[in-house]
Amino acid sequence: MSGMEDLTIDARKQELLEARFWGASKMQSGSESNMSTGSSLGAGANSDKETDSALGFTSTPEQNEKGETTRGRKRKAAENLSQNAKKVGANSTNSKKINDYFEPATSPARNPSSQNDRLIMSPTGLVNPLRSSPSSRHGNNSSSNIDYSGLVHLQQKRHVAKETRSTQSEMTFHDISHLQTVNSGHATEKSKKLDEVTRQKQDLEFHLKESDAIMKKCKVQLIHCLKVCKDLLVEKSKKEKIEARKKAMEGRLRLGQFSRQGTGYQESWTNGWAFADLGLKKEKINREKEDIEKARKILNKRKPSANAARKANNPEGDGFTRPKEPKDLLSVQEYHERDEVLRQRLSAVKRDENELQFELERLERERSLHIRELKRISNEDNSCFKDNPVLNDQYLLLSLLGKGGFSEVYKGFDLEELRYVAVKIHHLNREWHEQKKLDYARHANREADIHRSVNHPRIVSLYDRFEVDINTFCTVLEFCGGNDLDFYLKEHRLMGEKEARTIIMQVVSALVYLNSLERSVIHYDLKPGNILLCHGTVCGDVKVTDFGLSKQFDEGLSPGDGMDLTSQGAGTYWYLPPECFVRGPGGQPPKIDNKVDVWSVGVIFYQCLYGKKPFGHNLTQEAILKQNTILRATEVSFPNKPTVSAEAKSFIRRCLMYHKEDRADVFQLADHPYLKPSAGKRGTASSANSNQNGPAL
Ligand SMILES: Nc1ncnc2c1ncn2[C@@H]1O[C@H](COP(=O)(O)OP(=O)(O)OP(=O)(O)O)[C@@H](O)[C@H]1O
Repeated sequence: MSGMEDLTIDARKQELLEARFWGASKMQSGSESNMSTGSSLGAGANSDKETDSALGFTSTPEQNEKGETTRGRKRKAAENLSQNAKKVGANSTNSKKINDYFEPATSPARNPSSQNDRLIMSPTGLVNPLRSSPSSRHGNNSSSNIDYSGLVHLQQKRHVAKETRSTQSEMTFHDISHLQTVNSGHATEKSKKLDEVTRQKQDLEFHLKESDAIMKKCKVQLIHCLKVCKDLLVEKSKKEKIEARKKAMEGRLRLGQFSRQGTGYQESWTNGWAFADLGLKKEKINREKEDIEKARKILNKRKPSANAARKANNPEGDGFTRPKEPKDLLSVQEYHERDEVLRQRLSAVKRDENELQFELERLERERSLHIRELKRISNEDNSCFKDNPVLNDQYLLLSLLGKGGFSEVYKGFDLEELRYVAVKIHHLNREWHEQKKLDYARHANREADIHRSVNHPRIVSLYDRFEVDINTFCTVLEFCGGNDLDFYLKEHRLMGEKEARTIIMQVVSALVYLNSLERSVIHYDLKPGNILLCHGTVCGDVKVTDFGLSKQFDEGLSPGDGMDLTSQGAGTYWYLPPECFVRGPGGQPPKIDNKVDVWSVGVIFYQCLYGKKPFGHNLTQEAILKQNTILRATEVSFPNKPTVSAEAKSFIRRCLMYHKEDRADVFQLADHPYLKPSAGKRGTASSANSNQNGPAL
C-alpha cells in the first residue's frame, strides 16, 4: 500500500501529521508522551517518531539535513517537507530539531518493549499499533517510500482531521489485546449464535415442513370426517323421517286423517279408531246412565208410601186405620237397598264418564299434535329442500321443523361451526308482482336487522343470512331442540304454577332487555309458539324468537312515547291487547308501546296455568274480530280449579288491565313482587297441586 493511500484514508495518520507539524513546537524536551498524546497538540517526541513511522517516513529530519548524498528525489521530498514544516511551524518557539527529541535507545521504533505500550486508536476505534510499519520497526532510514505529496494533501485536509482528533486516543497493548480478546470472543460468540440460529432455522424449516404435512393430512382427515359426519347425519335424518312417517301412519288409523272430499281439493278430517272406541265407551256409559235412570224411575214408583215408612219406623202404629198399600210397593228396607245400589251404579258411571272425558281430552291433544305432524310431513314432502341439500356450502338441511306464512324452518347442521342450527328459508312467491316481492323482502330484511341487533341469553340468536336464489333467502338461527311452548301446551294442556312462573320470568327478562336497547323493540307477536323450550321441558331455559312483526323505536324515542301501529290486523288475536283493535278517528292507526307485550305475557301465563286462553278460547281469529271479543275483554276471571296463588292472579290482572294507562309497562312488570326471589317460595301454588294431565276441573 502506498503512503499516499494511507494519508488520504486514515484519519489517524492525519492526526499524526498534526502532531508532526504542530505538536513538535509545543513538546517539552525529553518528555515522554503519555497516553493522550494522539489527541493533544502537545504531542511528545515519540509521537513525532511514530507519526513518521505511521506515515511511512522512515527518515528523521536530522537525516534529511545530512542527506546531501541521498538521491535527489529524496532530497526534494525532504525539502518540501522542510518547507512545509517551516510554514506550519512558523510560530514554534522551540528551535530544536525534531530528532533531538528521540533517544535512539528509547526510540519506540527501536524499543519494542516500550513500543508495546504505545499504540494509537484510530477514530474508527480499530487499534493500529504504530510499530506496524516494517521500515520503522527495522530502523530503516531509507526515504525511498516517502510520499510527500501526501503531506500537502493532508495539510489541505487538516481542518477536517481536527474534527476527528478528539476521538483519537492512545492505548496500551494490554488494552488492545484485551479488546482483541473481547472482539475475538464476540466474534466467536457471534459465529456460535449464527450457527445456533442457522440450526434453529433449519429445525424450524423442518418442523414447518412436518407441520405442513400434518396439516395436509389433518385437512384430508377433516374433510373425510365431515363427509362421514354429513353422511351419518343424513342417514339419521332419513331414519327419523321413515320413523316419523311410520308413526304418522299408525296415528292416521288411531287418531284420524285428512281425506279429500269428492273431486275437490277441500280436505276433511276423519277421526281414527281410538275416537271410535271412545265413542263406543261413551255410548255404553250413556246406556248405563239411561238404565240407571229407568231403574230409578221404576224404583220411585215402588217407593213405599209414607205410611209404610212410618210403620217401618213405628211398628206398633199410631192407632189409626189406613187404606191398604198397593201390592207392588216395596218395603222400606227393600227400597233403600235398591236405591243404594242405583246410587252406587250412578256414581261408578260418573267416574267412568270423567275418565272417558279425560281420555278424550288426552286423545284430542294427541290428535292436535298428530295433525301438526301430518302437516309437517306433508310440507316436508312438498318442500324443494327435503333431500338434505347443503346451502351456502355450509348448512346441511336435515328435517323440516315447521312452516310459517312464507317461510320454512329446517333443522340444519352447520358444517363449519359443527353445531345444529335452525335455517329459516324465506320464499318470495314467483307469482307475486315485483312490488309485493319488494315489500316482503323489505319486511324480512327489517326482521333480520332487528334480530341481528339483539343479543341476550333469553332470545334466540341470529347467526347468518344469505341468499339461495333470486326468490329465496335464508336466516340461520340458534337451534332450540325442545319444541315450542305451544307444542308443550297441546301435549299437556297446562303446567304447575312454579314452572309457569319460571317461564314468565325468563320472558320478562327478554322484554326488559329489548326495552333497554338504544332503539327499544316491541316484539308484538309473543305467543306460546314463539317461546322455545331448550330442553323440551318446562323446567329448563326458554328463548323468545320470531321478530317478524316486531317494531323498533326510532333513536332518541323512549319506549313510553308510543308509536303508530302500522300493521294493524297482523298478529295472533288471542294474545293482543284491546288497543290493537281500536280504530282512531278517520281510520287513524292506534298508538302502541311495550304494554302490548305485557298483555301477551298475561295471556300466556293464564293459559299455562288454566290450560285455556282468557279471552276467545274456542274462537277462531275471524270470530274474535267479528265478535269484538278482545275489545270487550274488560275484566279477566279465574276458574276455581286448578288452585293458583293470589299473587299470580294479581300479576295476571296487572298484565291484563283493559286500559293501557292502567297496565304495567315492561319495567314495572319486572319489578312486580311476584317475580321477586322470595315470592317463588311463598307465593306459588305447588305444581303438585295442579293436575297437569288431568281433565279440566
Ligand atoms: N330456532 C329454532 N329452533 C328450533 N325450532 C325452531 C326455531 N325457530 C323456529 N322453530 C320451529 O319451527 C317452526 C316454524 O317456525 P316459524 O316461526 O316459522 O313458524 P310459525 O311461528 O308457526 O309461523 P309464523 O312465523 O308465520 O308465525 C315452529 O314449530 C318452531 O317451533
